[in-house]
Parts: sequence; structure tokens; C-alpha cells
Amino acid sequence: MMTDVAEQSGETTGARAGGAGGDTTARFGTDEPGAAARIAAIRERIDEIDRTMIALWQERAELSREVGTTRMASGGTRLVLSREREILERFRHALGADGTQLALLLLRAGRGPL
Ligand SMILES: O=C(O)C(=O)C[C@]1(C(=O)O)C=C[C@@H](O)C=C1
Repeated sequence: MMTDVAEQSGETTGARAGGAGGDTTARFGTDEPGAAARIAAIRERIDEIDRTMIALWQERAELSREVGTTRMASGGTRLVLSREREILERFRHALGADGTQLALLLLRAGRGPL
């Protein structure tokens, strides 16, 4: 029966056949109850963050598409590369090289591939 976040996620890494603590180990990667409880609590927040990020990702892509259609309907360009450079720099400054990669994906989600 599904009883917690870890089971709902379908996580099976570390599964062991039977035995005390085997199920806990399968779900949390440890059979120490205190650690497992803490991990379950942290995972709730992680899942909340993931849902928020997905919703923000989708909202940003919609807004980006709206900017693009508004600009093109007025005879403007599909892209504004100086603006893209600003965004790439913002993410690189905050997150390093991974930030650049993330920003490239974000931009592509809105305006499509170059
Ligand atoms: O800000 C704009 O002008 C947009 O069109 C949005 C956006 C973005 O997703 O941030 C998308 C395409 C442009 O080349 C620059 C930025």
C-alpha cells in the first residue's frame, strides 16, 4: 500500500528481499528510522519545490511565446539576442556553467530552437 512520498515516487534503489528494515532501505536508502524520517520530510519539500519549478517553467515559456508573437505581430523580430545574453549572464553569474546550460534550456522552451 502507498503510504508515503518515497513509495509514491516508485523509488526502488537499494531494495532488499525481506528482512527487518529492508523496506525502509528500499524507500530511503537507509534502515535507520531517524534518518529515514528526516529524509521523508525533506523529500516532501523537494517534491513541492519540483512542482513549483515545473509550474514556473511552464509559465515562463508561455510568457516568452506571448512576447514573441506580440513582437512579430508588430513587425518586429522573433528574437532579441541582447536580451538572451543578459539572461544567460544572469544565470551564469548565479549558478556558474550549469546556470548557462539551464538558461539555454529555458530560452529554448519559450522561443523554440535557434
Ligand atoms: O524578452 C523578450 O524579448 C523575449 O522574446 C523573451 C525571450 C525569453 O524567453 O526570455 C525569448 C526570446 C528572445 O530572443 C529573448 C528573450
